[in-house]
Amino acid sequence: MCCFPSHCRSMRRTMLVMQLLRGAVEHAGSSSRCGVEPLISAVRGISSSSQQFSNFGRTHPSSCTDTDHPKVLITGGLGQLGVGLAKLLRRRFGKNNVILSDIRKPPNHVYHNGPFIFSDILDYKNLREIVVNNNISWLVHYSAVLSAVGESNVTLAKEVNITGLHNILDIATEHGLRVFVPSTIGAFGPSSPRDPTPDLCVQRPQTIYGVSKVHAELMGEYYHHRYGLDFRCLRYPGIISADSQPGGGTTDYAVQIFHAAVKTGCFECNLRSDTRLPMMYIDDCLRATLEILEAPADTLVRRTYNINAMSFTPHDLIQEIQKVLPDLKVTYNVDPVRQAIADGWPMALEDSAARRDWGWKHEYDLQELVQTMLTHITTGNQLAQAY
Ligand SMILES: NC(=O)C1=CN([C@@H]2O[C@H](COP(=O)(O)OP(=O)(O)OC[C@H]3O[C@@H](n4cnc5c(N)ncnc54)[C@H](O)[C@@H]3O)[C@@H](O)[C@H]2O)C=CC1
Ligand SMILES: CC(=O)[C@H](N)C(=O)O
Repeated sequence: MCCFPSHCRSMRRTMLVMQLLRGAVEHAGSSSRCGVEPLISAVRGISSSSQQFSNFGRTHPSSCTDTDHPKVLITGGLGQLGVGLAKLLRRRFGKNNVILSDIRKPPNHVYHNGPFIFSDILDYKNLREIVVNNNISWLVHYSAVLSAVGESNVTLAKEVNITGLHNILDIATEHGLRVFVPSTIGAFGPSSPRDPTPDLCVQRPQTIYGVSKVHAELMGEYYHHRYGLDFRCLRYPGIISADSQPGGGTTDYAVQIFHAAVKTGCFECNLRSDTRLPMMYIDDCLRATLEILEAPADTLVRRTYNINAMSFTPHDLIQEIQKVLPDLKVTYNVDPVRQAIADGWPMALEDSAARRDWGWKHEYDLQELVQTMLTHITTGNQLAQAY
């Protein structure tokens, strides 16, 4: 239901678009992007079988060759983060050198924009076949069941987040891959220091998601020490993106509010107004991921790093959005499961080690985040593609 009087809405939208366009153009002129190469257009081939797919890069060569660049497999690639990461990595390494995979059917724009393959991380043999047949050298392991969904299906979360991770680590070790596994603010719990939370401290999370991510951090580090696995891990804050939807987490409200603000002018928030959590705009998150993947091994003093950008409460976020959309109306209907999770999570992550060791630096603060999100949602992806 809409809160704006209908006769005002279209005029408000037009004004908003113009205001945001102006801001976005200024922002584009003043801040640098990720320093990636222009997208290389390459002929695309698609196969539904990993065996047919195996010669993809050689059959349709782009200007990036396998010897120049890693061959990357992204698992769980159809979630909130995977498609954006594939786009970034394809600009850097060539379209055919980055394979997205998932157990779901991709939307057309994903299917037609680069290699996509079915891969269930619980199927060890199939995963190994994909790695071998496609000469994979880097594995980005995004498949997961997130915090809120995990609490409603612990069995699935254990399977995907723990058994699936074991498959990934074993295959990566067997084939000498570099492997990136994201961790999360959810890997901490109520007994961790919360503001800020250091890299090394008590980790006693109270969700299956958090427990499985601590397990992933420790297993990856163990395989690194024991077998020399090139394991790399970042603890992401809640990630905020305009053109991909969150997959059932505790921080989802901070994405949903933007869509509601633009579309209806009303939002029902499922966390208390004073719940402070660490958050990050997706571009910063994906750039950090590329940066740690590319960091020379001898710069990595540890294998699991916190990264931080901003922290805010629903109240702070609403105030910032209302600077652009003053008529936004927010009500609260607190979800006790999500609230209990959020109350045990960090308010900010201490990330000086990432900044020191491999030069991590965020670009988006709350003000830039709001401007950018409203611009993307209001204008679709037109501006983003023009950058
Ligand atoms: N989005 C966020 O705010 C944050 C994400 N992360 C981590 O980043 C990674 C990616 O996150 P999102 O894209 O947000 O997750 P998401 O929940 O949006 O997507 C996860 C994907 O995994 C796939 N998947 C589920 N079971 C699978 C299986 N058996 N085999 C293969 N794929 C399977 C799903 O189909 C889904 O597309 C996850 O590991 C998550 O824990 C960490 C902190 C914050
Ligand atoms: C912070 C996360 O890991 C995720 N967004 C969640 O809320 O579960």
